[in-house]
Amino acid sequence: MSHELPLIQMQQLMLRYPTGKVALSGVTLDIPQGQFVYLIGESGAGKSSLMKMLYGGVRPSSGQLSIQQIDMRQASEAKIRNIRQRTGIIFQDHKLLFSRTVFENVALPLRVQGWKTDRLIPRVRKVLEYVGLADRLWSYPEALSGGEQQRVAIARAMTANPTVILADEPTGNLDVDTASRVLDYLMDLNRQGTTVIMATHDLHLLESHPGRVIQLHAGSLARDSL
Ligand SMILES: Nc1ncnc2c1ncn2[C@@H]1O[C@H](COP(=O)(O)OP(=O)(O)OP(=O)(O)O)[C@@H](O)[C@H]1O
Repeated sequence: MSHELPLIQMQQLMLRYPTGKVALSGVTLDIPQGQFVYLIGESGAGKSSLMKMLYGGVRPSSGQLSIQQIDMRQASEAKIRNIRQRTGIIFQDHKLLFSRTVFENVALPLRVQGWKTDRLIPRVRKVLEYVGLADRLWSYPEALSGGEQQRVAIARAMTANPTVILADEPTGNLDVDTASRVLDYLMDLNRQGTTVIMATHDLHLLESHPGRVIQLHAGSLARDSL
């Protein structure tokens, strides 16, 4: 049994938006390094809000959230940036930059970390090879299918070797086979040691690709398969 502290710890976590809406309350759970976690729950249950907190997009209103031993309520902006650099993020609408090539999109997290172009090229090529798109290095995203764009988003999320990947509805707009392929990549990254947390409505994926299932309901923890 591992004696390492969990990667993510939540204690009575609460998030209230400035509008007064309480999106999450009383959430207590730990996520150890290396797990594959599904976040499920009805629309408005709080999945995206929790994801946002996990990359420092919003801070908890009360309770505790620590990520890699950093207290996300008190952390400086520099510490939050540091957490973000160790986090790969994939969204449903992939948020690729359509005015930039596939290469530039995937290189972005490394450029933020100050990598020079000559070092970047082999790394970007390698992650694009991994998702089967090495021949599209110089394409623009609009020339790719939805599934291919989502694979570029996976390549971008993994390029800086993140500790954790947060995927918010990454298969939302994809057909069943393409969604299953996206999951295969995420599961494979997980087998290599990356913690993956994925919010989804695609419950059939849970059967073909099993993982820990955390269900939120109206901002509270409703079920944890652990
Ligand atoms: N920026 C915001 N300001 C105020 N309220 C918000 C904000 N973002 C989300 N909410 C509210 O917080 C609650 C939780 O929303 P959230 O987006 O986390 O749910 P979700 O489970 O991800 O839903 P979906 O499956 O539809 O994406 C909802 O009632 C939503 O309207």
